[in-house]
This record gives sequence, C-alpha cells and structure tokens, in this order.
Amino acid sequence: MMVDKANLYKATARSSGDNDERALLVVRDLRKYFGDPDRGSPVIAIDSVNFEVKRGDFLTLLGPSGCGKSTTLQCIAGLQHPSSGQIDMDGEIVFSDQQGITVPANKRKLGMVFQSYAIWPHMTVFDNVAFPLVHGSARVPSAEVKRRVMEALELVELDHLALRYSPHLSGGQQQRVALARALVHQPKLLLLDEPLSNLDVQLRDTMRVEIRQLVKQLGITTVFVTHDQAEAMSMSDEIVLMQSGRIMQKGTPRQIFLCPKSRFAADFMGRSNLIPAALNHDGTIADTPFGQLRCNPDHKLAPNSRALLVIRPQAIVVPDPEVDAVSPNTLLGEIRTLSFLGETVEIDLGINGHCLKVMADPYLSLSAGQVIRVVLPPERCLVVPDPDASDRTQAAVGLIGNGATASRNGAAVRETR
Ligand SMILES: Nc1ncnc2c1ncn2[C@@H]1O[C@H](COP(=O)(O)OP(=O)(O)OP(=O)(O)O)[C@@H](O)[C@H]1O
Repeated sequence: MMVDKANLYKATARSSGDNDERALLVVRDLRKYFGDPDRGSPVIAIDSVNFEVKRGDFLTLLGPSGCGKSTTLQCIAGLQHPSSGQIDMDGEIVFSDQQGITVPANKRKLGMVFQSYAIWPHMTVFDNVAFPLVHGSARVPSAEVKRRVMEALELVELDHLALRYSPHLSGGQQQRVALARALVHQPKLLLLDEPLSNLDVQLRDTMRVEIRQLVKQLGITTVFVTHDQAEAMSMSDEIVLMQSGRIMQKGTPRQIFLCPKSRFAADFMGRSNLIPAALNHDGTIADTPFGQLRCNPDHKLAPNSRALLVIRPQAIVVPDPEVDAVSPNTLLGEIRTLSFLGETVEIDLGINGHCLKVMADPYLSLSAGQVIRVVLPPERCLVVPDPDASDRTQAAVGLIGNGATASRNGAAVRETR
C-alpha cells in the first residue's frame, strides 16, 4: 500500500490552516474564451463556472471530451489565463480580472499530474521528483531535497527505484513518479488531469483506490479531471458535471447518480429509461406511453408541462409473483430479451409496444416470453425537463386531465446506453 508513510508526511506538511472551515479553493464566475482563427469568433471553453472545494475534499470535474474540464484545471493551475472571473486558493486571490491579480503558476503552492505524466526521460526517478525543489522559486538545501524526495518516493513505494531512468519504468511506475513529484513540495492543492487514462484497466482500478486513500490520508485537497463516470463515482467526495463549458450539476456521487436533474446527467452517469411524459395539474402524476405513473414530486417543472421521467433499470423492482400486494406504478410486461450477466439480469420488457430496460435479481427464475409484473417506485421516477419536448406533437403523448391515454405513436421511450 502506498499509504503507510502518509501519516509521517502529513505531520510534516500540517500547517495552521488545517482547521480552517473555509473552502480551500473557490472558483467564481470563471470564463475562458479562445480565439478561433478559422471562424473569427471565439471558442467558449468555459462559461461562468462556479464551485468550491472544502479542505481535504476530493472533487472531480467530469464530462465528455471538450466540455472544458482541462481548461478549468489549467486556469486553477495558472497554466491558462482566464478571460474573466476569480480564483481563491487557501484564502488568497490567485486570479481576479476585476482586481488585476494573476499569481504565477509556480507561486500557487499546488501539485499537478498530467495525463502524459510529463516526466523527463533523460533523468532518474530521483531527479524527476527533485525537479520542483531544485528548480522552484525557493532555494532548498540539498540535504533537505534528498530527505523530501525519498519521503515522497516512499509514499508511492518507489524509493527502491530512485536511481533508475524513467524510460525503464512501467506505465504505473511512471504515473507514481509523476504523483511523487506533485507531492514533493507538500502542496495544499493537488490537480490531477486524467492521470489514469494511460494505464491498463486492472492497474487503473488499483490506482483509483490507492490515489484516493493516499490523498485522504495526507489531507490534501484534490481536483481530479476525468471523462469516466465510474472513476468519478468511486473516487470523489463531490462531482462537478460539465457540458459545453457549463456546470450541469454538482453533488455527491450518490446525488448525481440517483437524482439527475437533466437528461444529460441521467444519460452521462449510467443507463436510464427516459420516458416522455405529460405532467398533471399538480405535477405528481405523468401520462406516459406506459400509462399513468406516479412520479417523484421533487421537481421544478410547471404543472401540465411535458417532461421526461427518468428511471434507472436497477431502480425497477421485480416483485415476487406469489405476493399479491399491489403497489402504485405496477406494470405488466413481456420479457422480450434477457441477458444473464451474473451480478444482474438485464431485461428488455415489452409494455404497450414500448421497451422498458430492467435490471433484475439474478436469483429470480425468469425466461424470455414470460409475462411479469414490475414496480416503478414513484420516488424513483424522477422528472427532468425534456429538451426535445417542442419537437413532439401534442398528440404524441396524451395529456392527463382530458382523459386521454398515452399514444403509442411517436412517443418513443428512449433507453440510453
Ligand atoms: N488552445 C485552444 N485554442 C482553441 N480552443 C481550445 C484550446 N484549448 C481548448 N480549446 C477548446 O475549448 C474547449 C474545452 O477544451 P478542454 O480541453 O478544456 O476540454 P476537456 O473537457 O478537457 O476535453 P478532453 O476530455 O478531450 O481533454 C474545446 O472545445 C476545445 O476545443
């Protein structure tokens, strides 16, 4: 384990700010535009980005390629000059366009690991890790350099390879060198830009756990960038989900996975049934292609509006057929296809000519063609705005209140990923 020496390191790195309740990093209204020579108009890489990271927290910027994650991280690091906004680090403004403040990258007391690791091939492991101390703004005595480099290498369990040249290391070892180099000057903030994406799947899984344990034990506040939702969920205290330069949702992994606030969030974080719906007069019942369904009332959509009901396949309950109890949102459907995946059984359930994706308990005895009951617990039927609502005709989904039932025509039930 990489973490055995962490307490020693933490004791050395501890400072008076450790009990400070304020966020360690505050990003306010951050914008970054790039000139686009082809079009003459600017590329909006990030637009009005706001978030905070509490001391010791692990926050992940998550989103698809091009959504602005790396640009945000580079603005925090001081490697990109934001177009406007403010960044505070440990109570100090490091960037403010209003106040004309830009603290250079090497004065920001942070460590950074890049996707490419960016370690020098002509240097030994020791020299790579020593680089920020030897070439930093403060002069560090050589005995101190040696002590701190070896301490950082012990943290990542590479002290025995200190004299090896970096091309003679495995991918995982190179990644650890980059991590040790980021930690060597005991930063308050660690920035990690897709540091695991060059590793094979198994090593990536191991490193996820080790990195999280290490930074947690060291008490280092961390901002991590990834496009991998599983990575984000397994490592983060908080996730900032981005799309097209904007924040779509912030929250714990549980909040974002279980309570997505948009089709994008539902879609990006995992599989969902996305069911076109028309809300009733108080927003608690939705008319859908599966019939009327009670939904989670905790939404901000107007009564009678069109929406999407989001329900995850694993949120759908397949009750014991022997039990007679009738729950709200009970539907009958025929199993069209069934895949036994070991941990779960994936079912495409045909209902009213539409398909509902269900993940069922693998111990249930189920087979294709069988008609089963499923329950969509109302609190798990989340209501989010339907970005395509204006594209559908009123006839596509019947409206509650006039007694119409949901039309089977046009109202496709979208199941994603
Ligand atoms: N130097 C640049 N000049 C012009 N446009 C840029 C520049 N750097 C980034 N962009 C644009 O800004 C947007 C955000 O890019 P960014 O690299 O931050 O995205 P990302 O979410 O980190 O993507 P990825 O996961 O692919 O690295 C993209 O549209 C990108 O093309």
